[in-house]
Amino acid sequence: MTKVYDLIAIGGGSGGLSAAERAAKYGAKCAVIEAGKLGGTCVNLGCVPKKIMWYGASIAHMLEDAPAYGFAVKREGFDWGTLITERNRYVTNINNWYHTYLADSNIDEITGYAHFVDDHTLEVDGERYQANHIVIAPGSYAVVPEIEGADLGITSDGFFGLSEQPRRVAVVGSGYIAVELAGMLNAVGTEVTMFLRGEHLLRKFDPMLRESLMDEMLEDGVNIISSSQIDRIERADDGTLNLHCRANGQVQAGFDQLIWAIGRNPSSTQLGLENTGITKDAQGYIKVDEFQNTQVSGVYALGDVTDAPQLTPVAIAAARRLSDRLFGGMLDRRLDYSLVPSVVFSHPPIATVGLTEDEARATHGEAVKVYQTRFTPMYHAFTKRQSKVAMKLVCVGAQEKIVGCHVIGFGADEMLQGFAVAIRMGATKKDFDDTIAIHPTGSEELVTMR
Ligand SMILES: Cc1cc2nc3c(=O)[nH]c(=O)nc-3n(C[C@H](O)[C@H](O)[C@H](O)COP(=O)(O)OP(=O)(O)OC[C@H]3O[C@@H](n4cnc5c(N)ncnc54)[C@H](O)[C@@H]3O)c2cc1C
Ligand SMILES: NC(=O)c1ccc[n+]([C@@H]2O[C@H](COP(=O)([O-])OP(=O)(O)OC[C@H]3O[C@@H](n4cnc5c(N)ncnc54)[C@H](O)[C@@H]3O)[C@@H](O)[C@H]2O)c1
Repeated sequence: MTKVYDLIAIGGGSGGLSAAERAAKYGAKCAVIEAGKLGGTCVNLGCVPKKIMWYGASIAHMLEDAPAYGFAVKREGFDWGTLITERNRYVTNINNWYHTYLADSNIDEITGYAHFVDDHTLEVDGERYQANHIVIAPGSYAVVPEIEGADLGITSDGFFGLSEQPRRVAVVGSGYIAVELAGMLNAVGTEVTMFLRGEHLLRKFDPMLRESLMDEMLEDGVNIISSSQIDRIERADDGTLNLHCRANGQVQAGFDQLIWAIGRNPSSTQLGLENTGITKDAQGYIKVDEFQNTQVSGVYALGDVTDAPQLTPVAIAAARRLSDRLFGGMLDRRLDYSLVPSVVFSHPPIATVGLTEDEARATHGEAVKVYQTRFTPMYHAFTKRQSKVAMKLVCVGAQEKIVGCHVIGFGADEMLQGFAVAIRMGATKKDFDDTIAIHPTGSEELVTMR
């Protein structure tokens, strides 16, 4: 017999859970279908375990800095196993909490892989389910290139499964995941070589951020090989990996792990969409309008499976707004995808919102004015390890409306959230100038830039 709900979410990750939670608060009868672990990528194989490891790496850096502050400590004896055990325990606690939370919220948890048998019917392990509203939120998966030996490498999923610290790692890619994992591993003593297809790290970011991060990572001891296209991987007799690069015919040898960090594809191929009127674009992202509606009435998609920024708060915000619209009577409620702030948990961290300088100049030409600064934060005034802070405000027009804010360096990760609120509200450079600085902090530079 087909079980019928008000709302079913496909995927118990950031988006699916949020859609069901919010709908249930309005009294809707909801179910979440999850094939793996509740919490999805963010909780199990993304933001959460990554941030724990970023904290661990930050402590490694602080231990290096501590002698300058009078502490008789040395950086020695890092135990990968301790960090991994504590991290996994933390993640498991979140998983357990979700099971309880769903039960307490009267949301049914259906375990298994969902696929559509028609526009409004789902099947999971032979059982059929229908709902007035179906939210597709199955997320994305890491891309592995189609080259010989690619499966000798791992993705970020495999990285989180490493029970032993790798000695020598190749990281292929130059985006969020590549710089985050490379920085983390390097900080705890693994020898890291990054292989970039192009010239730059974080290709789409403001040039100031790209260049500063490159300088900082090189200074920290990360090897970076740019313009290198790897076209074959092989395992050597001693068990290590050899990477063959097409461009220069060189072989980079002796890696005990290779991590692919070259982007993520939408999980849209196994959903049975061919049995429905739902359509995808050329990259496989499910097509939605500004209200998350697919082409089929009563079926919606959000999060990584759509062509939206692949960020947890974006999936959550789209999901909550959708349920507000469907069950809370807020008929015009939808997510505005402009000015999405984000942080790259590199070492040092990067925080960014709005247009890069290049994007602003392409759109607004001569009307763009840029303020920037670069300085040594007080924390590093007398430490042996040096790391700079760089900041840029991109302003437009006579009012100098701030359309972009970019920060790299100590504390950037916790600095931008409040500024993102101001920028979203239309803040101008004068508004920043009129705000009294908080002293002594790094963020005060954002309101005192000349
Ligand atoms: C290494 C890494 C680090 C990241 N760090 C950050 C960060 O610091 N900050 C940030 O904002 N974002 C980060 N992200 C991105 C963030 O995790 C994603 O944008 C977010 O999880 C997307 O949410 P979602 O609901 O679309 O998908 P997911 O959270 O991936 O959830 C989808 C769920 O659906 C399940 N599923 C898939 N298909 C089916 C099916 N047919 N039936 C049933 N279940 C199904 C999957 O098992 C999964 O649990 C990171 C991602 C990675 C990989
Ligand atoms: N801190 C955060 O918020 C955070 C952290 C991790 C991931 N994420 C999200 O997850 C998404 C996926 O992360 P990602 O780092 O895998 O993707 P990404 O899109 O950020 O970067 C992928 C990079 O790999 C490069 N690339 C593509 N194919 C390549 C190839 N064959 N060889 C070498 N390089 C190649 C691309 O030029 C690109 O720079 C991110 O876009 C981001 O939205 C967010």
